Amino acid sequence: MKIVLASGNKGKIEEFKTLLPSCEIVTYKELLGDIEIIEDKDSFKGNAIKKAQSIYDLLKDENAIVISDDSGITVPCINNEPGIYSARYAGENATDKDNNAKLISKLNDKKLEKAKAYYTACIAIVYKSEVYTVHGWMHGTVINKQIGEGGFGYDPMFIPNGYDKTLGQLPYEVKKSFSHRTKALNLALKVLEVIL
Ligand SMILES: O=c1[nH]c(=O)c2ncn([C@@H]3O[C@H](COP(=O)(O)OP(=O)(O)OP(=O)(O)O)[C@@H](O)[C@H]3O)c2[nH]1
Ligand SMILES: [Mg+2]
Repeated sequence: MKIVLASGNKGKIEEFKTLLPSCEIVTYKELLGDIEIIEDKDSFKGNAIKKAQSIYDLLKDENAIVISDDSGITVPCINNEPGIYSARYAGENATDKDNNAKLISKLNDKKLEKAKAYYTACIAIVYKSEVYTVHGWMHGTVINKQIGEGGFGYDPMFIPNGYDKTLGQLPYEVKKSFSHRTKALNLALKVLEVIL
């Protein structure tokens, strides 16, 4: 099965390829080049739909299967930040490093070494002009330092429930077994089974 992935995030692209070993994953940039999709909706779901729908419309192929992912980390005790703004927490062109530094300084402002946090992933599928969405979550603790090199984004600051190491330290197999993206993708596969 060929899936067009409406994402430019290298970490996500790698994860989708690992999580869907039997699918041919083609990124939208390989087909359409650099396109900017403004993520101006007020929810993960709104932005996920906008990304998948924009790419589906540009492909002009009714039979294309387009999948997008809008995701982020939410820390309830700092006003649910960064949430849908996770990719641009420290500014429009912020790197993972900049975003992590901002989250660390927000925790330090509140004198918190750690706080409850969760990741959300919304996956949108567009196929034959219909839109489908599914969600997945992963709960844990965010700490005020980065440990480990694995994963991407906020992973070196995130300790999943049931573990005492960050996703930067744990083998990817751990994240793969229960991450927000894995859970959403398993539901997305069920949707594809029904609609294809
Ligand atoms: O440590 C992390 N482990 C994860 O598993 C994860 N999933 C999402 N995130 C964060 O949330 C932003 C998504 O924002 P986002 O959905 O708009 O994606 P993006 O802008 O990076 O790429 P695109 O898919 O939109 O092209 C990302 O940049 C990351 O900061 C994660 N961080
Ligand atoms: Mg984005």
